[in-house]
Amino acid sequence: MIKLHNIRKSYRVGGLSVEAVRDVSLTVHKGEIFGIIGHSGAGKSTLLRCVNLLEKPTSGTVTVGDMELTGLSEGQLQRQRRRIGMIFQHFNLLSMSTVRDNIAFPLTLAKLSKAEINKRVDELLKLVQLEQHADKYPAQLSGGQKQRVGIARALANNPDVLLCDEATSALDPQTTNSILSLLLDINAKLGITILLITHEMNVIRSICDRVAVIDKGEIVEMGDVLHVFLKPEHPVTRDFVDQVADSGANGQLLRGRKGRLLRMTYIGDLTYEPILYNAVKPTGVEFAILQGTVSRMKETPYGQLIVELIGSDAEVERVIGALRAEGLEVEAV
Ligand SMILES: Nc1ncnc2c1ncn2[C@@H]1O[C@H](COP(=O)(O)OP(=O)(O)OP(=O)(O)O)[C@@H](O)[C@H]1O
Repeated sequence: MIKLHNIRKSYRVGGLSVEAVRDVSLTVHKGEIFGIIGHSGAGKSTLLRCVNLLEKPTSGTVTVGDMELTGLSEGQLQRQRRRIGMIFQHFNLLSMSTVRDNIAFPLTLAKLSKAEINKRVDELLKLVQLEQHADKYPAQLSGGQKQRVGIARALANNPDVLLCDEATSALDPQTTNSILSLLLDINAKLGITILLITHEMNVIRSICDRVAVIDKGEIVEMGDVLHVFLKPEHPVTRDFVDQVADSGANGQLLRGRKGRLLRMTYIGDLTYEPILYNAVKPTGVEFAILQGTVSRMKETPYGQLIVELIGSDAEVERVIGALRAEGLEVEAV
């Protein structure tokens, strides 16, 4: 649905060239929720804005659906942009217009009749659960409600793609979760492809299917969310994993332990089974859990524990064999 090929974007600042995006290629499949995560200044916004050509790439091509946007005239591009909705961190609503009029705005631009506009706006208000707030002005809404207006407006023209620019960064954790649920719901109901940028691992973990990690304008790691975050390779990816894995004290904690240190990874329903207990029970091995996460990535439960096994080599090997036989990944730390 979205294909970025060798995208570069540089800016000239005071006679110097700043390379915000360096040779990025990626493909987002139809119906997928794809996240791009990176620290501040990594080039996320610039890359996202290249997708609908709010920023013109210095070189490279952007294709959405079967249309290469980088090859279009300004008039053709205007029409194609209707297939791409966008939401923003600070909502970008028209402060002097009501919720209804904000949502109607892109429909008015598309020159729909008044009756068509009213019907569509009613549908959208229902979709984002703002029927009770249609006649309010943005200043009378909470942050979460403002973002719901942003989402309804972005979906007004039935786009194929929704671009989300740090859509939850200005919201508290509870409101963030309600907006993420709404995005999941929209993705499931409408089959819309979602490309989002964020600096929050929680956003990626909650709703994305695949993720790309961006650092200094380059993609440094990309793949299924489960795979990338359970086996992070790049230091920046590890930083983001640590945001939710609480492994800050890791190094200190693991130093000087006498037993064998192992990282065990569970994926799927195994996560909730007493596998570790069953594996050690027939042996004399004792264990201590030194660090652990048990959570979900989108719909999939997973767990990753660092454990110390204390016992004879033969018994410890027997436990490791039993864990692997149950389908766990076990590796030395
Ligand atoms: N219009 C511009 N003119 C000059 N430099 C820019 C412009 N926009 C972005 N940059 C530079 O490009 C780099 C990437 O910026 P960008 O805003 O894309 O990063 P980001 O990952 O979205 O960061 P943040 O999360 O802080 O918004 C930065 O070094 C930034 O200073």
